[in-house]
Amino acid sequence: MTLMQLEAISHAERLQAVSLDLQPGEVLGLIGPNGAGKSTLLHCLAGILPAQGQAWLQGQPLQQLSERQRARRIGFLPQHNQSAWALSVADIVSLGRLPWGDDDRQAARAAAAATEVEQFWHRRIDRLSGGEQARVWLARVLAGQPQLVLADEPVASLDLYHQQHVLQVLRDYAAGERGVMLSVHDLSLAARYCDRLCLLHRGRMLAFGSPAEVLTREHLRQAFGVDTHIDLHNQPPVILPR
Ligand SMILES: Nc1ncnc2c1ncn2[C@@H]1O[C@H](COP(=O)(O)OP(=O)(O)OP(=O)(O)O)[C@@H](O)[C@H]1O
Repeated sequence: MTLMQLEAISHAERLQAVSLDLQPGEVLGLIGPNGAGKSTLLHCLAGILPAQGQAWLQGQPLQQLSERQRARRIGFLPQHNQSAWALSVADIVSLGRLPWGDDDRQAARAAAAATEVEQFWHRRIDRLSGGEQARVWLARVLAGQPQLVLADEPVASLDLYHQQHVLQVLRDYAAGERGVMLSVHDLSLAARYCDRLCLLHRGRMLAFGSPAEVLTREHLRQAFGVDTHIDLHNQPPVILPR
């Protein structure tokens, strides 16, 4: 069964009639220039922004889910995270269990291990580097074991090793019945780690399909206004402005 189906999702002027599907086991990448609507779409699906249109999670209309059900089934990683209090990494990751009302230490520890933040378990979040903090916030989402992870630029602040590592963690997380929808600016990483891509431009979907279908010179010229060199047969794939 389709994990998530979107039909004509719109938000004011910022997002216009986006329709797509996400299959179980799939990592779907949202790409597009600054201001294209990637975060807006993720916020609509996470229930943070109101949206017109229809969205279904495993055939069930999203608006029929209670807040708790939604929080259990959809995990959202915002682009910017900040704790108002000086919480420890253990506290933050454990907060991921909030929708379940339990204190499943094993789930929290496993998420921390996957994102390689276990070593910081007793440290204060505000005393970690930006990239370390970003991985802690991802661990918090994974600790909730949602069916669908929505991640807004999960690798934006990460070093070369952790970009690859976190995308592989999300790939592994999606395996089976789960799915991941993430926004990403690095098109080579998008081509390498995403099964399908949705290219947004000025709030509209310009292309949707496999990396080979979406990452064409014409699409990228239209969206980004630059000419690109594309080699998707190379391992890893190469997409560079000319
Ligand atoms: N709070 C807001 N109120 C009004 N307009 C907003 C708000 N936040 C973003 N926008 C506008 O909505 C449009 C889409 O923004 P969005 O953040 O979804 O883009 P994005 O694709 O995620 O961009 P980026 O790659 O820069 O993160 C932009 O034109 C932006 O200026």
